Amino acid sequence: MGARAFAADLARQRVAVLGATGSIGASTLDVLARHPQRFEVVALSAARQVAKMADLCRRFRPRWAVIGAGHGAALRAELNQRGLLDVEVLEGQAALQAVASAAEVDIVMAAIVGAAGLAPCLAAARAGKRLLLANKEALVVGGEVFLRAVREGGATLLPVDSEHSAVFQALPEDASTWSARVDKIVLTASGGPFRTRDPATLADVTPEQACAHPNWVMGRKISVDSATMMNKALEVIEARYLFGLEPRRIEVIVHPQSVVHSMVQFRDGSVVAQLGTPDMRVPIAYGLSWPERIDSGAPALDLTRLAGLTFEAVDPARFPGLRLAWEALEAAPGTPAVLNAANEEAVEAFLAGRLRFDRIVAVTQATMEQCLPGPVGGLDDLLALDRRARAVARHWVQQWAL
Ligand SMILES: NC(=O)C1=CN([C@@H]2O[C@H](COP(=O)(O)OP(=O)(O)OC[C@H]3O[C@@H](n4cnc5c(N)ncnc54)[C@H](OP(=O)(O)O)[C@@H]3O)[C@@H](O)[C@H]2O)C=CC1
Ligand SMILES: CC(=O)[C@@H](O)[C@H](O)COP(=O)(O)O
Ligand SMILES: [Mn+2]
Repeated sequence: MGARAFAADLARQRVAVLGATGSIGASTLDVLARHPQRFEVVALSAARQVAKMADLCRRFRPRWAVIGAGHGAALRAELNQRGLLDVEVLEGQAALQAVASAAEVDIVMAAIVGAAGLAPCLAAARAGKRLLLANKEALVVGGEVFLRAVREGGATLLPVDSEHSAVFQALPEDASTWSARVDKIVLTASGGPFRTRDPATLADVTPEQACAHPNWVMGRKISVDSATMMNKALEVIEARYLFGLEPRRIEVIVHPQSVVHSMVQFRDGSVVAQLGTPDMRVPIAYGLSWPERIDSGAPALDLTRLAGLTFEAVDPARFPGLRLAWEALEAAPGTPAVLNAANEEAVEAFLAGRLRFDRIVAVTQATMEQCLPGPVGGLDDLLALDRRARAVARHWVQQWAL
């Protein structure tokens, strides 16, 4: 190894945490704080939580703090009050993309929720960053456009979603062998808070009930997705793009304990699974350190203390949204973006008390039937399709408004 390469090896990796004020953001910063010799936080982003962002700036002293459009002045005032004059405040989408692709950034944690994270992901991918993907919606919407940006930019795309990190850990190192060696990928689904609830009563569930996930503490949008199992539909599409296997070779089974995070079944019948306590710091630490392993802070798994590990088939009547994943993948390119946009609109309406829980999937399905994508050449086409699908979804939300 030459002296220069050795010096670079010793240098700290510079990390931008997009979505720093959220659940994944908090877990990421917890892992980073355990390894100050290895990582340096150079940028943080949030949409509107100004006070929380200022607290994070005081703790991590990033060079840049990016906040949603219209909140820059408030953040500057908070930082001034705390005497944090060395943090540069930037505002809006263009700033997110600038930070995600900045030369001073080595690793981008994509932890913004929803399609809003797509443009910064593409910027990071085109700039050749190590891109840690929690923001599954970005890949669902971006699809081949996203993968092309990764290829052309020479980026390293690593999964953070627990199931996809599990699959990645179970797969052989050489990606060119995956298709020949793997029979199928089996994603585990907890079944969410309504796994055993009488489906006839799902019309009445409240946002608080839907967000009470049995095993994971997460943001409200993904919590609702878990309750409808649209989270797993998004994850099937995410797996298709990350691992390149045909959709029919991706399966979902219910595993209520969320200890087996997912598995790979090989041609010879072997099944390799990844297990761990349900703690997102594990896949985050793996993405940060891959191919090495570092302390994540998560408690070790003690199998002797588990009451048992159980598995069930998915009941399609209880979770009608799951099959939409395969339908979207088999339909015209761009259909996953329509699925995602409709789901985002429906979840937002449900959380705002404007839509019944059991209409979320209905809105998504109706939108997919009505909103047919045109050609998808790049980001502008995807954003236009996303807008069009949201308009159709809002129409259905209105039809079924409470
Ligand atoms: N939480 C988890 O355990 C897991 C999450 N994921 C995925 O990771 C992503 C983040 O999830 P989670 O951390 O739970 O979500 P949270 O809602 O907790 O956090 C979302 C973050 O994104 C920011 N944000 C929200 N909207 C925008 C926007 N329009 N533009 C820019 N920033 C925005 C929020 O800022 P502000 O706080 O200011 O609103 C916040 O920092 C999602 O895609 C989710 O599916 C995947 C696996 C597990
Ligand atoms: C932690 C994580 O990766 C989430 O996506 C989680 O898996 C949600 O649980 P469900 O299995 O209920 O969707
Ligand atoms: Mn997941």
